[in-house]
Amino acid sequence: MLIIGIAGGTGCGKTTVVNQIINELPPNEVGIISQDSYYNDLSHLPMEERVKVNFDHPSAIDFNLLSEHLISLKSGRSVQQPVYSFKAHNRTGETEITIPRKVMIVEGILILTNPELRKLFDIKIYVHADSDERLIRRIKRDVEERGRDMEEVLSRYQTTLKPMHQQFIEPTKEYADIIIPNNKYNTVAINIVRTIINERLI
Ligand SMILES: Nc1ncnc2c1ncn2[C@@H]1O[C@H](COP(=O)(O)OP(=O)(O)O)[C@@H](O)[C@H]1O
Ligand SMILES: Nc1ccn([C@@H]2O[C@H](COP(=O)(O)O)[C@@H](O)[C@H]2O)c(=O)n1
Repeated sequence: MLIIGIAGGTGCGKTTVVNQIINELPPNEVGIISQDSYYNDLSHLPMEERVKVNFDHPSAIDFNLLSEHLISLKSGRSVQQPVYSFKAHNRTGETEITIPRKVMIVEGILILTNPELRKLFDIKIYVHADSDERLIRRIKRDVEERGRDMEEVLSRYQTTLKPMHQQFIEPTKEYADIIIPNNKYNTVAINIVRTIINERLI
């Protein structure tokens, strides 16, 4: 199994890059794990408390469960990946079966902050886009897809997103084997990563 970790700040285009990479690969040979599925279970908190959580700090992620799942997949066992709701700020209680594939891609803002997780990655990728570009994309996406309004996104950006990005996320660039510049769609970089994966699939 080849395990690829794809990190980068919110809105840099991780999900888009993952979709572009897997688009022309055999569907039954690539699996995806999203860090978002591993936000801590906050069922014990009421909605008004969950909204206030700092979702950009490493402590918001259940890294133990994420590492455990990756180790299970590596040894050939399927896992139940939790399903996350950005509208409820919580896991839904449902899970999605994730079966081991020849290539597993793990994507998320904080995945390179955790030393145990980093050890599990064969290739570490950091997707870079400038902060103004990321903020614009985030506003559009969160309003269209995640049930937020502009006020919510801007306030979260100022209070947690920007400081956490500078403190925890951006510094993990140093662990990356490959940095993908993604202010614009970068088909050359995507093709290079796809070629590396294809070599492993042969
Ligand atoms: N290179 C790009 N140029 C312009 N828009 C992009 C680019 N990559 C992604 N987007 C858009 O930006 C938004 C955030 O992208 P997404 O892949 O969800 O980022 P991430 O997973 O890193 O948060 C999406 O609406 C997506 O369509
Ligand atoms: N309930 C939540 C949980 C997370 N977020 C934000 O999601 C971002 C990470 O996801 P990306 O797809 O953008 O990488 C992160 O910056 C959190 O602020 C949220 O808004 N609500």
